[in-house]
Amino acid sequence: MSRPALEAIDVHRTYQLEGVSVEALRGVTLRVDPGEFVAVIGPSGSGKSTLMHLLGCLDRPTSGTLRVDGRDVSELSDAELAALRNQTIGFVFQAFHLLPRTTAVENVALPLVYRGVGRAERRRRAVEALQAVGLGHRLTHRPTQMSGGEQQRVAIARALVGEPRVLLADEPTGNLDTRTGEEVMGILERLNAERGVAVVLVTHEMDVAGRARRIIRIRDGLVESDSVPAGAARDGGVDGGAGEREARS
Ligand SMILES: Nc1ncnc2c1ncn2[C@@H]1O[C@H](COP(=O)(O)OP(=O)(O)OP(=O)(O)O)[C@@H](O)[C@H]1O
Repeated sequence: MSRPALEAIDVHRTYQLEGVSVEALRGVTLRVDPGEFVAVIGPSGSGKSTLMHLLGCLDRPTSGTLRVDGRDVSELSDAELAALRNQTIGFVFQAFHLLPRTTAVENVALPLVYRGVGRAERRRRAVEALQAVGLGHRLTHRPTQMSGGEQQRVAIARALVGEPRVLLADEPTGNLDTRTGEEVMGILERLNAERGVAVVLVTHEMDVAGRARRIIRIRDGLVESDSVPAGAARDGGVDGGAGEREARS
């Protein structure tokens, strides 16, 4: 069996706020295998964003074990964690987070600067990533000169340019109208199918979640259920990763 892309074992995350402890995650156990397509749902404040930050190495658990691409994050220095994040994870956010005065191709090339990739190679790979999301004709447009759907596609291209194993998306369709949101979901599905990149996305929209091959429901900082949505292909995941599962917490 291949190594999990992400693995959390009894992960807790407690925030300290003005002397008060907030237990955002209270013992989450889950694994995401290469090539899976997972939706994370749950009420506001249930811990979804906290979980995504941990899975994406933007934060560390208070306790429990978190392995990203097989590496236990507690054994890594901050610099090693940042390097693991840069090499393994691509992020897509609801608010796009693009540099406003920078062209599409420069926005997409940016993660490669931190990897020390040369200028010509950065551009070549950024153009390729933009073509992969259907934006080969918008290379020199700036975010202000693009529609919301186009901006989100630039953000997806930026997330992909480093060829991550996992794409983490926090409400990727939250700022888009229904049709544009469907187009963005179609791109994520195609990239998942063609490149095998695992996708984990947070959403409040049930029609978006219903397109995933696995739905993890978070409530009060715990995994409440972990299941295959009605109508999803059972053999869709790698290693049978999308099989029916019971909640494990
Ligand atoms: N930096 C922080 N300091 C203190 N408490 C925090 C912090 N970030 C989040 N929390 C608290 O942790 C809990 C989980 O928050 P989180 O943002 O993970 O929820 P969420 O499920 O993503 O919510 P939403 O759907 O509204 O975005 C909430 O009670 C929240 O108030």
